[in-house]
Amino acid sequence: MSLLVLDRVGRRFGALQALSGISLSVEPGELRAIIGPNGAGKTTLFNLISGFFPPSEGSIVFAGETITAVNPAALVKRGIIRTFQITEIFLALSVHDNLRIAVETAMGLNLRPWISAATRAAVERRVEELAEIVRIAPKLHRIAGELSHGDQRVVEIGIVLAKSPKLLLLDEPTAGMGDEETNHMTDLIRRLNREQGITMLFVEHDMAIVFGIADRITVLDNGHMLAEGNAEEIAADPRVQSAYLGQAA
Ligand SMILES: Nc1ncnc2c1ncn2[C@@H]1O[C@H](COP(=O)(O)OP(=O)(O)OP(=O)(O)O)[C@@H](O)[C@H]1O
Repeated sequence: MSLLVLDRVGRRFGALQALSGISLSVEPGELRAIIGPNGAGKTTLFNLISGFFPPSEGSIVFAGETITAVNPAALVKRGIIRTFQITEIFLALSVHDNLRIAVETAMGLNLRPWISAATRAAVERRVEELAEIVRIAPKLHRIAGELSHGDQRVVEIGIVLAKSPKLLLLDEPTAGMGDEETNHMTDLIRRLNREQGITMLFVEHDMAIVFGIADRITVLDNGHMLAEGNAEEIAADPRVQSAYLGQAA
């Protein structure tokens, strides 16, 4: 069974048809890139899948259940987790505290007046596990605001992992990064997909990353789905070349 199925999904903003007729399926374990020129509808697609607003037309099914009108908080509980173009972490807190708060929230502990020693130890183990997974452990006690932009985004990935995502939506995960940070993030995305088995959709403008790691690529153009396929198919598609790749070169 596909993890995510969009059936003829569309979204209007007043007179503007931002997306129309989008039908796509994402299989469990897939690493899918969403690409397209500015204004193609990529962010709108993420907003629909993560419940920020409902589609004007069509239906969205996640893990066999219709989620077309489900709100973002409820979707997070079901495992659809999203990161934004702007990093969302507590800059004044340490990396450890950022991860700890995320773990406590995910475990439903944040409203408890006290936490037992055993639970505290479980939280600590999970924090360390997350820090190892995203490879930020050596910087665990640094203040997040003093880290590089790339490391802050890595911490953010650790925070979203605390929520045990089944479907992770990453909006421009390497935006504003230098080569080394980009390589680290790209490697992290691939590892999370391959080793943790997390299904992912990511919006990315850097074609080297898209063609380097995506299992499949969905190309949007002007609110429509222009093409879908693996890297070879997309690179060879003349419609994609003229609508997008030619323009980007
Ligand atoms: N909340 C909104 N209200 C009105 N128009 C919107 C809204 N969100 C998006 N749009 C419009 O919908 C179209 C698609 O925008 P969207 O942000 O989804 O494109 P995008 O592919 O993510 O672009 P970019 O690569 O520049 O981020 C654009 O014309 C945009 O102006």
